Order: sequence, then C-alpha cells, then structure tokens
Amino acid sequence: MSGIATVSVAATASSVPDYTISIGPGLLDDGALLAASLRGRHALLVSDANVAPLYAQRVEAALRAARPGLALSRWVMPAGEQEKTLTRFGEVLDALAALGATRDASVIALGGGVVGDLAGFAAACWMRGIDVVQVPTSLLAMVDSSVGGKTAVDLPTGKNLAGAFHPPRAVVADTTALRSLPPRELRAGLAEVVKYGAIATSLKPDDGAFLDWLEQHADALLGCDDAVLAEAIARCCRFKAAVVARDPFERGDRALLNFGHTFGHAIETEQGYAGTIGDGLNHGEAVAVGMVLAAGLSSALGLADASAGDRLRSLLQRLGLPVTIPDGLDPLALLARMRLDKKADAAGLRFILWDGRGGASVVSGVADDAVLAVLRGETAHA
Ligand SMILES: NC(=O)c1ccc[n+]([C@@H]2O[C@H](COP(=O)([O-])OP(=O)(O)OC[C@H]3O[C@@H](n4cnc5c(N)ncnc54)[C@H](O)[C@@H]3O)[C@@H](O)[C@H]2O)c1
Ligand SMILES: O=C(O)C(=O)C[C@@H](O)[C@H](O)[C@H](O)COP(=O)(O)O
Ligand SMILES: [Zn+2]
Repeated sequence: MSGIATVSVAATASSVPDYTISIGPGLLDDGALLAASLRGRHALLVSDANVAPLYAQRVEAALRAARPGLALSRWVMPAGEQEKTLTRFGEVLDALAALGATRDASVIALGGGVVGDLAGFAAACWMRGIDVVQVPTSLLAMVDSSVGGKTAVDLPTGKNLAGAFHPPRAVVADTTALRSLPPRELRAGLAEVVKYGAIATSLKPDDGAFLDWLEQHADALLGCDDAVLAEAIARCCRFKAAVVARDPFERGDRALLNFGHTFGHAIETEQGYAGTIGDGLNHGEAVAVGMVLAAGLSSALGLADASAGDRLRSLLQRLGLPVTIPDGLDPLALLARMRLDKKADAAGLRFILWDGRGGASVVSGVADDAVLAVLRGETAHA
C-alpha cells in the first residue's frame, strides 16, 4: 500500500466539530498522529478479544512514546454483535471510572464496528461526553461505522435502539490491519461498499461510476489487493464524510445511507444478533440481503424496472454475500421488527428505495402488504 489519504469531515452545523479521517498503511504505529487528538491525561483503549491481541500493544506503545505520562488503560470485550449491549456499555463506564477519567479524557476505539459503536456511545455518555478517537480495524468500520458519529448498543427488541450522535475527534484507519481480517468479515464490509455504489448518484460528491468500478475490481477486492482496498476505503469515506457533514443528525439525505437496513436490521434482530458467533447473518450480510429486498420493493412499487435488482444481486453474489432471507424467519415477525426502525414515525414505516440506476429516496406510506409480498418472495424480483 502506498501513501496516506486524508478525508476531512468539515461539518456545516456549528454544533458539530470538524475532524480528519487518515487512511493508510502503518498508522497504528504513528504515535504522533494517534496522540495528536488526545487532549487530557487519561485515555481508555477499548477493543475486543480478537483485535486486542493483534494490535493493542502496538497502539499503546506508540501512544506512550508520543505522550509520556499518559494514564492509559485497556478494556477488552468478547467479540461479536451479541456483545453490543447495555451491559458491556456499563462496563466501559466502569473502566472509565476506574481510570479516573476526567472530562478531557479520551476513549480510543480499536476494532470493528461493534467496538466503535459501543465505545463511542460510552464516550458520548461519560460525564455527558468525552472525546472518542475511532481506530477502525475491519473494512466495514473503515468505510462506514467509524465515520459520522452514530454510536449505539442493540437492545433485544431492536438494533442500535439506545445511542447518541457523537462524532469522533479523529479517525485513524491503518489499512494493513485488514490483512488479518477473516474473509467473511472482509465480505461483510464489501456489502456496505456496494451500498455506496448502489445509491451513488444520490450521494454528493457525484461518483456515479463507483458501481462500475466495483464490478471491475470485485476480484481484487476479494483478494485483499492493498491498493484497490485503499482506494475503495477513501472513496467510501468521501461519500460518507460529505453526507454527514451536511446532515450530521439524519434529518435529511443522510437517511439514504440506510439503504437495505430496514430489512437488514429486522433480520439481525430476529436472529438474536447471532451473526458473529452463531449461525445468523452479520451486519454486512444482512444489509446485502436487505438491499436486494429493497430493490425488489422498489420494483414492486413501480419505482424501478422489474430487472433493476439483477445487477446489484449479481455483484453481491460475486462478492460471496447472501441475497435471500435465511430459512426459518417469519415474514410477519420481520415486519413487526421493522416497526422499531428509527426512520419510522407515527405515520408508519419509511424505506430507502431506489430507481435501479444509482438514485435513492426516502419513501413513506408503503403498504404492509407490499412489504410482506417481498418478504414472502411473492414479487418477481424479490
Ligand atoms: N455507526 C455507524 O455508522 C455504523 C455503520 C455501519 C455499521 N455499524 C455497526 O457496525 C457493526 C458491524 O461492524 P463490523 O462488521 O466491523 O463487526 P465487528 O466489530 O463484529 O467485527 C467483525 C469481526 O472481525 C474481527 N476483527 C475486526 N478487525 C479485525 C482485524 N483487523 N483482524 C482480525 N479480526 C478483526 C472482530 O473481532 C469481529 O469478530 C454492527 O454493529 C453495525 O450495526 C455502525
Ligand atoms: O451512518 C449512517 O447514517 C448509516 O445509516 C450507516 C449504516 O451503515 C449503519 O449501519 C448505521 O448504524 C445504521 O443506523 P441506524 O440509525 O439505522 O441504526
Ligand atoms: Zn450499516
């Protein structure tokens, strides 16, 4: 991998801070970069049981060298979506208390999206808000979850139901960390990459050719080609940085980033978040299925051609991602789960639907029958 890319999140709302996403090889050892965003004397490194043994010591050594006197401690959780809970959230707060973290302390989230969301939420709540530095190690976290400030834990009743908007003070993505990522987790990250491609013409900056590029580079992405992955990460971060800069609290077009998620989150919840250690779908896989279902719903409602989802489905399949609802899930139960989707309001469900050509929009008033028909596979292209 060559070079370091930086993407700025230059917020338009005065209440939201600007920050920089640094992407490149070797950044986990860049103590100056990591320490540059630490304001106070205390830092808590939060990680999980897969990532900590691989990378925590390196990050700590780099930080200690760059910032002698830093009171740095480590809190490690078991890996997996089933651990993104209020219980673990409370444990992070306890670790901050044990550290004696003052209001200028920082949380350093070293891991995938589970660690990032949980640690970010704890940072949002400790003393009503301290800094979090996101140090993503999974592809999904580099392209999506470390950027934009959505933090949360899951509840048994629904995904990310308790959370806060809490933008990071910085994002530091060391692309060489992807070399240890299990192939299944690489593919999960590619699902969110495809999401940007699917809705690219509705996202600014206009990078409508991104889906073509993904099709051309699918094999290189799957093969973990350093340069191709680094380019994909930077392009996704540019999409996300732009949308969250203008709509940090999802009052407008940020909601488009939820393409595939109304269905996907329902699947994850209904499976008890068993995607990492059980036999369920993980987040990226559920979003892959969800995007195909959303494409089917778009066609069924006449918003896209009947065959619009074919291209999306075949790219996801090429990337080794699932495109159908796992056996045994009850359509009515999935529909009930969707009622707690955060885009829903008193008037009912809202879906991110698309035109099959890169354009997406938020659509309200979709009849339950139409959703159920897609969930039951009764529409031609669901
Ligand atoms: N906040 C947001 O905007 C946002 C966006 C997208 C997804 N998310 C959330 O992110 C989570 C999914 O993130 P994820 O896919 O990273 O899952 P994850 O955090 O569970 O990581 C996936 C697996 O890979 C392991 N891992 C991570 N980096 C590794 C590395 N470099 N080497 C070896 N193993 C590594 C982890 O230990 C875990 O077992 C979900 O909870 C989802 O809701 C949040
Ligand atoms: O950043 C966003 O906005 C997203 O929607 C990104 C999604 O990929 C991510 O999964 C997010 O956590 C979903 O948010 P939620 O509000 O639907 O819980
Ligand atoms: Zn997502």
